[in-house]
Amino acid sequence: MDLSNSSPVITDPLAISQPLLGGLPSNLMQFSVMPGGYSSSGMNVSVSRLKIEEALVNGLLDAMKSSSPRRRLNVAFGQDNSADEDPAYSAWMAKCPSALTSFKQIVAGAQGKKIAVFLDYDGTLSPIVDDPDKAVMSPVMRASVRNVAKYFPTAIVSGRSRNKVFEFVKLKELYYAGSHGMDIMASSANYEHNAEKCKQASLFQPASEFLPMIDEVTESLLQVVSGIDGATVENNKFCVSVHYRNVAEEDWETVARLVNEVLEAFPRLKVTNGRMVLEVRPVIDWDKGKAVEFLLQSLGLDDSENVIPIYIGDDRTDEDAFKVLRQRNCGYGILVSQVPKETQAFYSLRDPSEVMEFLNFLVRWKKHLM
Ligand SMILES: O=P(O)(O)OC[C@H]1O[C@H](O[C@H]2O[C@H](CO)[C@@H](O)[C@H](O)[C@H]2O)[C@H](O)[C@@H](O)[C@@H]1O
Repeated sequence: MDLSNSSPVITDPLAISQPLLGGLPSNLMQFSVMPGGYSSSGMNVSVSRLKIEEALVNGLLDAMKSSSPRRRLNVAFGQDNSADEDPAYSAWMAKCPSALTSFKQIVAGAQGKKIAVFLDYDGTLSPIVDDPDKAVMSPVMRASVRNVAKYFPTAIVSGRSRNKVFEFVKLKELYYAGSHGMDIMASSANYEHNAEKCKQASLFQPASEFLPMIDEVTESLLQVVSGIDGATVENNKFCVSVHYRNVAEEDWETVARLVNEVLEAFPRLKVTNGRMVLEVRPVIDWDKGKAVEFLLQSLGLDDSENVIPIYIGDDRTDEDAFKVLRQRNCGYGILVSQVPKETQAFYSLRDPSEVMEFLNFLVRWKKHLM
């Protein structure tokens, strides 16, 4: 496989010189470090440095608070149907309609073309749970994904390490991109049991030089958050997750501050945020969107006239993939969400059970055509 055009280059020199925490709020941009050590307002370096740190922590904290809005539960009926009553959700659905009710429209343009399916894992194939180690996939969901893979090239694109996500999904017939696309196996994950497949397996790890650094930062993060009740650290091979789902909200600022402090010693790493998780990753020009492009190319599915990629995901990191599909003007991003969100996706699904229904629809549609 020709990887010559896929080499990620380090971007955003500002992010290299200071750990950017998912972008500063625009009103704080004036505190960005300017060459020469002075902020744009000309303040003394140490004063502005302090303000930068404060701004970074505050920016991160804002992002943490808005990262996973919780829905009200309809306790009387033991179910969450509050979205149905929510005018903001209805207005959002008009812009980002259900992929189930729009199914005919989605497949209308697919006759005679090839569909490729890309699936995020957490929150898409498995429901969000408090303990990341218990985010198992149900047997019925596994059966649906297995069926989809019989008819369409199917890949899992996850923030988890590739091995971990394979342990959950357990399907050899899929392609896997772990660590937010920084660890791609464009062949069977079971390559070690199959000599023939082994020859064909191609591994792409654009952040391999960061491995020792990721282990080092994991150690530091483990140490600093060990005193915070509920905070956990997950090494995802080329990136690290700091979970705060089980941390009391009054301690979130401490988490943000500690992570920021650790990252000061690692200027080639940055932080982004997902659903109640801070994700520490290398400052390289590589994300889930690039991984989708890479997979399309390496699987010979790069013909945008004849291939329709469908990407389903629930998280901010999935937006990079939605954006790529929009820019290529081919295929569809589908956001899994029960709350209105700013998104580059074309369609939406509420939760993993609707994802499963959509996957079953795809299989039925394909069988009907054959
Ligand atoms: O790209 P993904 O497959 O969606 O992975 C993103 C992160 O998912 C996991 O965390 C999320 O799910 C957990 C289990 O439901 C939940 O406890 C946590 O709050 C969520 O953020 C995973 O543990 C992370 O490492 C991934 O980065």
